[in-house]
Amino acid sequence: MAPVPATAAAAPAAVSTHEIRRAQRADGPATVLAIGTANPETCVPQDEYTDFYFRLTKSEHLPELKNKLRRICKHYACTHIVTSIEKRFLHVNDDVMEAHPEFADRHLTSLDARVEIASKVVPELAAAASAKAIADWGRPATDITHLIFSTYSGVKAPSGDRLLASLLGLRPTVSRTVLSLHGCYGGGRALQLAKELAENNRGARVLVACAESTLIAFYGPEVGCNDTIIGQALFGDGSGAVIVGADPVGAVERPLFEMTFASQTTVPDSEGAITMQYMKGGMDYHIASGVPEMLAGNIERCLVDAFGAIGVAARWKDLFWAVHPGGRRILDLIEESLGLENGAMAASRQVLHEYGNMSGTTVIFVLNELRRRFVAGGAEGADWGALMAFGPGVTVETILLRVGSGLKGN
Ligand SMILES: CC(C)(COP(=O)(O)OP(=O)(O)OC[C@H]1O[C@@H](n2cnc3c(N)ncnc32)[C@H](O)[C@@H]1OP(=O)(O)O)[C@@H](O)C(=O)NCCC(=O)NCCSC(=O)/C=C/c1ccc(O)cc1
Repeated sequence: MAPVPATAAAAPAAVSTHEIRRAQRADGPATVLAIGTANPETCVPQDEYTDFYFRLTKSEHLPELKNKLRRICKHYACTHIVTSIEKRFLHVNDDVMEAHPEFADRHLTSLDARVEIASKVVPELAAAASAKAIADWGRPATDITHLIFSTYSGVKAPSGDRLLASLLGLRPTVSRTVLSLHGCYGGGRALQLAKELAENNRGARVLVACAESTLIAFYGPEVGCNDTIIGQALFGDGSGAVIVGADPVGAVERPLFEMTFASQTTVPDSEGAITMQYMKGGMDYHIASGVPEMLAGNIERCLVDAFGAIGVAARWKDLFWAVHPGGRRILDLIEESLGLENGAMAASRQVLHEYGNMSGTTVIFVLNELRRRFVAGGAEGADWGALMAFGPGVTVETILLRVGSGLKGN
């Protein structure tokens, strides 16, 4: 009989599966340890956007639609100069449209070309944001154990996470996950998964990277399709990256925000309110005009349930807020429904003002803006906060946050 190797004979009886499991878990809560953001080079001021869009899509023959977009953009620039959009960053520019005139007409086949471009530029944008997050973190990229990549431009395999991992020099053993087409709640979903991974794998350091580009849904206006006009007034490109881990390493890692609880809620009877679908001419989307009211009517329930689950009695006016700025009206109505003062969502409004709605990645910009405000000793003196993101479903992501020790005493 062949001898049994010593290592194989010693292990099984000594340690129970429960003990092995316990040893794998982290002690502390998942914590945001670093944040980075990036945008493409082309920057279009909101008051120039209408001319930019109608020129690029050769749509000057539709003056009524042009006036409508101008009205909405001007409305932002004049009436809400502080709280609404001032400029946006985009990958699409004159060069892209010259190379691909077919992008202007959603009835022409262009999906292959869009996906081809997006599969390169979207991970590259994510790499730019991730590199900043890794620098902010202070540890080498090779210490990342898990990667979650979220984008609505990811319809190819191997998908963007593979390119992203290689651009960043992550280890071949990094555990990769792609989230696709979660739209504006992609950032919230990715952070929730990061929390699970960080708390269930001792020592894990999870890189969350979200990157969105309107390239996939940039086409000319059409009579009877107001969604396109609204989208053109709101959406921009950007990438946000966050490193999440539990039990921060004292001298190196700075705990920014602790993630104390996370939940997802599907709003009843809301299936058709926000939709996204890949078509031969690019991604089609629909945003029902009642979305701000729908969200405002459901947000409080999500908050009550979340705080109730951890037995914390919270007063809304004492919290800091990282709410996805889907549009100015969404922030207005949510503030109103929660009885908050107009400045409560200042971080969300600032991001909307500077970048527009960058879909799933926007909430990461808001977290970064909140961090900036805490460091500057701004108005957000609160200890507890809520991150909320929403998108197709209609889905509401809620994460309860607490200010980490890395932000206290600033
Ligand atoms: C800033 C808005 C758009 C306008 O401000 P307002 O105070 O409502 O102003 P008005 O009442 O004067 O409305 C301006 C015009 O916009 C029109 N409008 C007002 N919402 C609408 C409406 N959903 N439909 C189609 N007309 C409308 C409205 O009818 C009106 O038209 P008109 O009378 O002809 O000037 C405001 O309504 C607002 O914040 N809406 C929320 C937008 C929203 O739901 N966002 C969340 C969803 S985001 C999302 O799904 C992302 C998908 C996505 C997809 C592709 C991507 O590349 C990236 C992302």
